[in-house]
Amino acid sequence: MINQLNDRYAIDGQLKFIDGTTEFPPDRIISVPEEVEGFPIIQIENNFAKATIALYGGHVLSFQPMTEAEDLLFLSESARIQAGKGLRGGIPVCWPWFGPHPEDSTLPSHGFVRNRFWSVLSTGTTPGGETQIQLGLTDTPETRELWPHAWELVIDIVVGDTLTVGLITRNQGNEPFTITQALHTYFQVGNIDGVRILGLDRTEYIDKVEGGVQKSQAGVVEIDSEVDRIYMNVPPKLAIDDSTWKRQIQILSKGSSSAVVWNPWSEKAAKFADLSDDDYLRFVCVETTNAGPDQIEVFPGHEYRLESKIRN
Ligand SMILES: O=P(O)(O)OC[C@H]1O[C@@H](O)[C@H](O)[C@@H](O)[C@@H]1O
Repeated sequence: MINQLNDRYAIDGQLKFIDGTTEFPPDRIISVPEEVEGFPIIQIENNFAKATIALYGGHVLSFQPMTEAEDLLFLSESARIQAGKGLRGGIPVCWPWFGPHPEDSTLPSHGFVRNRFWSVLSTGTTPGGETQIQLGLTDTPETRELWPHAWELVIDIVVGDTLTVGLITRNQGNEPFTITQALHTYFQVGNIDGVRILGLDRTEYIDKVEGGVQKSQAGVVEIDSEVDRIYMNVPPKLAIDDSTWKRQIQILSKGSSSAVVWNPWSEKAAKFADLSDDDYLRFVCVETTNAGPDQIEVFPGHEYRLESKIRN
């Protein structure tokens, strides 16, 4: 499988496929999903940055511009490969619903594409020397049991000094459908104590920690306890200011008017098997979403693109 992928899609000196099971310590490989041999991970290194992407979940795992000492993305040391489960960190794709299913709590949280194998549609180099990868996923009889629609998803990733991730939803059926979704980015930080999220002053948010009450943000967002919020009518540009590592990460979104900020803090983090107890100090999720009242209707034959650009 890895050899075939390399024969078809590798780019000399820039992109290759590796067996992901060799990248994870054996005690963190709980069960390798059966659909595809090995656990293919795309490894990219070009003039601008290094990145890795798992075919499982269409999941960007790491992105480090050449100018940066530390990865912009957080991947837990306790993240594990487990069939049916997503990986903790990077950029999981939540689709076609964000969070719990609105009517049926037995359905998986954050939808069902973060734990499926995506196929490679294309790899290439842009005229400016960035690396572009497109992965795809379509409905099957099994997904139609979970969500009765015909669809095609494409994740369009460009690795340069900026990481661009576009998630394209195509409606291949005869009826409109409505989605919520997220590029659920885990940003790595030096220490959560020194983190300020900029750009959300005076926006309204739904506070999930306090049972969904609506509040208004005053000033920058600082995190010193569990935070789980859906911000609404957000501007397209947010930033994470990290005083410990003295860097600022810019997040530019398109096709999204909401953003989710999440940190489980100590007590909740300790309950996650795939998070180390003190991992909550090392990341904050600032997610580019269509969530809460920000819902998207996609008409037959039409497509919708949600996009997040990340850079330092
Ligand atoms: O554990 P999961 O399913 O990856 O979700 C992690 C978190 O994801 C966030 O987006 C949600 O707002 C949180 O409520 C949730 O706990």
